[in-house]
Amino acid sequence: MSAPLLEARGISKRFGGVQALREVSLSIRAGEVYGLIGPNGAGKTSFFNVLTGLYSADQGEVRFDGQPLPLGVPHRIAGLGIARTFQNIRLFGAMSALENVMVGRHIRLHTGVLGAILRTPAARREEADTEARAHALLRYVGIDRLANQQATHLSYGDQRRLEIARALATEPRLLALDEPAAGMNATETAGLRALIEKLRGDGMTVLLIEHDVKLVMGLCDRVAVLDYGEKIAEDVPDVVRRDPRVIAAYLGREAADA
Ligand SMILES: Nc1ncnc2c1ncn2[C@@H]1O[C@H](COP(=O)(O)OP(=O)(O)OP(=O)(O)O)[C@@H](O)[C@H]1O
Repeated sequence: MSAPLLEARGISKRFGGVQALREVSLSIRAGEVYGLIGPNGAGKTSFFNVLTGLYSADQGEVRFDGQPLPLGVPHRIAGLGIARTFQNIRLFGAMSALENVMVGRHIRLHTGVLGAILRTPAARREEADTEARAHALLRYVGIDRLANQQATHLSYGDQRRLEIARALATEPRLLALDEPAAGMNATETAGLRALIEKLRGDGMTVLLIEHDVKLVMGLCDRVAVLDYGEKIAEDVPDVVRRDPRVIAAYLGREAADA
């Protein structure tokens, strides 16, 4: 069993009168695909937002590769190696697919703004390298043929792939996907599953929030279930889908038999 890459301990978060997270602890092992599911309003996105730095936590801590994460400071968390996609696709619509990925890459550049303005040889080399890497990432997610298309002109499924390519451009060690299959048709969902399996095959650790229970149960190594901000289960899919608390809170009998 591999060591945890990410360990959250006792994370609590309140919004006014709503306790969105109640002492949630979980650990994600290096190289696994970890699913986070639960009914609407269970706290999945809040937890995601804490992990990726958008929210600070009222209580608790998260360790990433043994180091405490600076919760509430998204750019530092990205720099430490956690990248995310959003429930509502957030691409730079007017830019090409290639440019969207190149923007993601900028977090890892060294020559800085001045080098770019002065067009120093080092900055030019870095830019050429960035472009080559962006093409490689587009190829990896299967949309390099669309590199020069404006992001908004891509199909929904391809926009999701582009978001993943942009997140990968930051060279993450943990890729957090917030409902990547939302709004996808069956073919697109099958393609997404194949892409996540390829990522796992290449050693990426993936955290997946998803409403498509079939996708989660078929794909994830382990699954945690949130309900009213509390973690009510965490195990391999076969155990989680038979857990009476999970069935009562979320899955219902139908999904338990899926
Ligand atoms: N920024 C916020 N301000 C106020 N309340 C919030 C905020 N974010 C989340 N909440 C509340 O916290 C609770 C948990 O919401 P959250 O979005 O984390 O759940 P979720 O499991 O992701 O739901 P969904 O599946 O619908 O996306 C909800 O009651 C929600 O209204």
